[in-house]
Amino acid sequence: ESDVRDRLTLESVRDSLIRQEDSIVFSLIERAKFPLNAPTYDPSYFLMPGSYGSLVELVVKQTEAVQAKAGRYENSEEHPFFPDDLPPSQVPPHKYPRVLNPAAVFVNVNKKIWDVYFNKLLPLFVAPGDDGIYASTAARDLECLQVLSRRIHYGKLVAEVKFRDEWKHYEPAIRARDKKTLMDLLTAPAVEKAVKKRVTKKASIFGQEVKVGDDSDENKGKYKVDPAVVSRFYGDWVIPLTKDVEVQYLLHRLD
Ligand SMILES: O=C(O)C(=O)C[C@]1(C(=O)O)C=C[C@@H](O)C=C1
Repeated sequence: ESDVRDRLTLESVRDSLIRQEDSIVFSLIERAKFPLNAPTYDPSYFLMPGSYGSLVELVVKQTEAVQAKAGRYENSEEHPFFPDDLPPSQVPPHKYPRVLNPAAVFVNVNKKIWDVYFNKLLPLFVAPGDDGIYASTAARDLECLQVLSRRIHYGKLVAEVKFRDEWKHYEPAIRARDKKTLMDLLTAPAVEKAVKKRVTKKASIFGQEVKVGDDSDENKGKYKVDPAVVSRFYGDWVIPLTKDVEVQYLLHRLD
């Protein structure tokens, strides 16, 4: 345990955030293989008995139920979108290192992530249209949601490291419930700028058509997911939500 605590540095958590960018960009590219496929999100398309709502809700709820049984949510880095009525883990407990304050489990912004992903992001990066392949579409959505949720809730770890490094500054603000000061303390504008630049670059590199034996420039500038959309999504949602998580976590840090 002490080992993990010691290895936790601002550099190591930032490295993890950088690595997670790859997963996020790739998941968006995978989802963008399919058009919007609106029936996936339409409860009236999916008319099975039971109260699942849309097809995507069925896929997410049932997958989370299976993964809960397999122990996924015993790990404090994982957050379910539908935490109510999840079955208990059925595997022997794994001794995850206790790094976060236990009050952290109650910080969960997945409702917001769900809303932003489906209502703000999706229409911007997938083509309009309907190819009928809804089950695969929902599976790709789940993948996107899970990697985004993981990244955004990683804010808890980021905040924990920052608190340990600078508790003298954070403690008074936490006791005063001063969200504005906490937000100012944890904000690093140069880092945010670098994150946005890097995801733009990743989206253009990962999303290029790679051809062998064709030197034409025909595909230049054609990307599977618009790099500008990814960058804006990070700037407008991913980073702000991560910061929300950081503030919420810090407010509970002394509980
Ligand atoms: O790297 C940090 O220090 C973070 O807190 C993460 C993050 C981000 O979401 O990428 C959020 C806030 C900071 O202003 C910079 C970057």
